Formats: sequence, structure tokens, C-alpha cells
Amino acid sequence: MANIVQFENVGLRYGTGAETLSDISFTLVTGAFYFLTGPSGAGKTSLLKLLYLAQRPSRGIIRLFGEDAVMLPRKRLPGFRRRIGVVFQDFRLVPHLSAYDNVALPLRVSGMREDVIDEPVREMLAWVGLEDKAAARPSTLSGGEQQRIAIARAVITRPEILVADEPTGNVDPDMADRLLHLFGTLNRLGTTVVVATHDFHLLNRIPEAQMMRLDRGRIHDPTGSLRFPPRRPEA
Ligand SMILES: Nc1ncnc2c1ncn2[C@@H]1O[C@H](COP(=O)(O)OP(=O)(O)OP(=O)(O)O)[C@@H](O)[C@H]1O
Repeated sequence: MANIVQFENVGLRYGTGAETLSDISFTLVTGAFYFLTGPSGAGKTSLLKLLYLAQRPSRGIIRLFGEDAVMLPRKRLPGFRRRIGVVFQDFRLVPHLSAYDNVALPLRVSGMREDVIDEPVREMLAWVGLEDKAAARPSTLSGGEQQRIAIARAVITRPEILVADEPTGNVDPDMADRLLHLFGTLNRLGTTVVVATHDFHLLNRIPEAQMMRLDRGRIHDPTGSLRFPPRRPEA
């Protein structure tokens, strides 16, 4: 299977302080599911930001979809970013837009015609079980509902990679299981999924998932499996 993400000796320094991430090297395989774990402050969010191109590394090489993402010409960035869906812990829904319009937003931004937007948006709302909340503003939705709208928005453009930063941080355990089930379904459809979490009980919910552990800015990979990933077991 092809590699979809490759980090080689990546370092990240904010300002003039010590490096937040050091010597980060790993390879993610297309179609696999990864959990990113590690204590608070280890650098999980920082690593994900490098991955979804919201942050440039201070050093090292990042390859996405087989291309150098650090040297990418600025005008190609939006096209690359569209291939990566992002789910934030704090949802980041647009407060004055309805659930429907939040989910439709990436399609509108990409210039899709209004007459072909309705079907995929309704389909996504149904997939996350919120077709009856299409008209609701985010502030009237529960945390789990907001997160499901955020997931629908992240995947409506059919990204090749889905990155989720503590997506279950603000929901109860039942909803956490439900959200993880959505990620598992997407993964089975071929999306490469990376979920950062503190929540250890989630880890065994996706038996085929691989673990990436960050500790004080370094990847802990004693078996080398992230450098030379084994084939993903057949589902
Ligand atoms: N924009 C920034 N400017 C300066 N320092 C930052 C910035 N973002 C993060 N840091 C620092 O980098 C370190 C790692 O933070 P990061 O948010 O990546 O960790 P984390 O593992 O996601 O933590 P948590 O689990 O608590 O969310 C922390 O010491 C943090 O203060």
C-alpha cells in the first residue's frame, strides 16, 4: 500500500524557545487508522497542525500524497488542504449559519453550483443522524450534535485524510463511541484517519488501529512500526 504521509526529521519551534517537536519521523499508510496519544503538552495538536498544513515545520521534510508539502507553491495549498478534512475539539462551527449551511460551506467555498449542493448535504446530515436538525443554529445543538455536524462538514468533500483533534473531548462516553463509529466507517470506505485522543478506552474500539505515541515532542516508536508499517490486517 502507498504512503500518504511521510515526516522525516521534522522539528517545530515556536518563537525562540526549545523545540516543541523534535526529530519526528514516521510514515502513514493510505487507508490505515491511527491514534495519536501522549500526555497533555506533548505536542499532539502541533503535530496535527503540521499534518493539515496549518503550520510549517522549522526543519525537516513533510510529504503528503507523494509530494513535498513544505516547498509547495502557495497557490497549490488550498488544493492540498481540500484533500484533508479536519475535526476540531471545539467544533469551530460558524455560529450564525444553520447546521445545513455549516455542512454546505466547504462545497460552496470550492465553487460547487448551488443546485448540486443539496443532495450531498442532506446525505451527510442523514449519515450523522441529524437530518431533522438541518435548520438549527449551532448554539441550540448539544455538544455531540455539534461535533457530528463538524464531522459532516469535514468529510463532505470526501477528503483522503481525516484528522481529528480530541474529537470526543466534549461528549459523553456513548456519544464518543458513536463518533468513533463514524470514523471507523469512513476508514472502511478508504479514508486514512488520524485521531488524537487522551481517551484510552477509545483505543480498543478500532482493533486494527495503529498507535502513534508522542512524548515530550518526540515520537515513541520502539518497534519501528511507524517507519516501516506492516500491512493493514484485512477487515
Ligand atoms: N502557537 C503557539 N505558540 C507557542 N507555543 C505553543 C503554540 N502552540 C502550542 N505551543 C506549545 O507547544 C507545546 C505543545 O502543545 P500542543 O498543544 O501541541 O500539545 P498537546 O499534546 O496537543 O496538548 P493537549 O493534549 O493539552 O492539547 C505546549 O508547551 C504549548 O504551550
